[in-house]
Amino acid sequence: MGIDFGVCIQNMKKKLILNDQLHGFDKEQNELIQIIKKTTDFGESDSMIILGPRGCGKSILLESVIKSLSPESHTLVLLNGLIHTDDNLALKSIIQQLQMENLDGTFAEGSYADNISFLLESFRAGNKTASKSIIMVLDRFDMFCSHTNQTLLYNLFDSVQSQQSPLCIIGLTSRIDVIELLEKRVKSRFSHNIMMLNPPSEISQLLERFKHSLIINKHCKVKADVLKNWNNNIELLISDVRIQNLMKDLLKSSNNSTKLNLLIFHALSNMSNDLILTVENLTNNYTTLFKKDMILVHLLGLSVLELCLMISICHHSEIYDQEPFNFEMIYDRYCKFALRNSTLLVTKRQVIIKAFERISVMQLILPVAVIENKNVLREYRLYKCSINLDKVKTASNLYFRLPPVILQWIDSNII
Ligand SMILES: Nc1ncnc2c1ncn2[C@@H]1O[C@H](COP(=O)(O)OP(=O)(O)OP(=O)(O)O)[C@@H](O)[C@H]1O
Repeated sequence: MGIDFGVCIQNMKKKLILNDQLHGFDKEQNELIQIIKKTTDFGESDSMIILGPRGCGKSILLESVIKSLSPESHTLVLLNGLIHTDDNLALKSIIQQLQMENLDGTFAEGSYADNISFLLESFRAGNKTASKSIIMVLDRFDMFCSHTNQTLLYNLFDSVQSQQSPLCIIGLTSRIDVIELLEKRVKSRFSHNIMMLNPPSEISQLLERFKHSLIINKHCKVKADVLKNWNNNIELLISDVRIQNLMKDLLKSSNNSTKLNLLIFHALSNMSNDLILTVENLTNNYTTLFKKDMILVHLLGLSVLELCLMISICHHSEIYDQEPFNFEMIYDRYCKFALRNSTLLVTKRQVIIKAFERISVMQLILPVAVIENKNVLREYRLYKCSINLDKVKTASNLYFRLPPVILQWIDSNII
């Protein structure tokens, strides 16, 4: 029975990783099923846009609906604005996913005009009853709107409107102004079915999601008393004020669903041998996962050369009372140190310029007077340091195998 309980925990973790567990959105799920079934069962073409902030569950909702359909009832075509960056790429992918290139070997290789007329001809040749339905998902729908003349969108929506082969187009986007992005002729062909998805906005909703992910149901082959203890413990956790505060904190972050899943996954992975989920476990994991000192994380991600430049910058700022500096000043300070220590290679100037620029991109140093800086050679642009020497010292002490001369240099009398 102990093994069964372990398997149960593993299954919980698997569901969290595979995004296999839609919670809530019952109304939206039903609405989406109705629209898709109109195409798969009755051959009626339609289009819809699912709109919601990043990570609110648009994909998981659509996946749950598609999973509930019988695979024979439709052909799925998946497009993503990040991958299919122009109409030509998108069209080739549609033809390949519909396995139409086999009809004429040259088509997927042919010009855009050939391909689109071939695709539209195929749609026209179909009919409501005999043709297999196509569900076409356009993830990052807003990116398709930036394609030249929106030709593909126009042709797809036109096919939907003229009810040729059964085709259901579902767009997923987080752009609230997506309709405004459509050209007039495309907009007029779109069905204006828009589904808004809202992520949890109240603590109770997040706690409900937490419970849903962790409660073990009765079908699980676990001893009755083990199951009862586990579920009672989850109820206790939910009523604990520390967990409620933690959820309050999670709610403030932009993508609370992904973070909640990650937190539960780590808490389950770090359970002690007695397999009990505790408040301490959850709060500790929460702190390590989401309460990191990001400046420290950035500093630990620097190369040794970049860290040395940061030390030079902090030394300079301490000596000159936070006065602005340029690359030449820091380069000079770094070279003096590097030449004193034969263990450190004096690197090429260009490499050091690149390292300095990376530090600037990471905003560990900030430009002063951006407008004036534009007309100045990059070596002479002025910057100010956004962190202090103590932070760099902490990072250096944690840095993996930092040469001791560098550690001594940080603490050496600044000259
Ligand atoms: N209602 C929900 N039930 C269960 N998990 C959810 C829910 N909503 C979001 N999630 C989780 O949040 C994460 C992001 O979900 P999903 O990929 O569906 O969001 P999305 O809106 O499609 O994001 P994007 O805009 O970045 O494409 C996934 O790990 C998913 O499991």
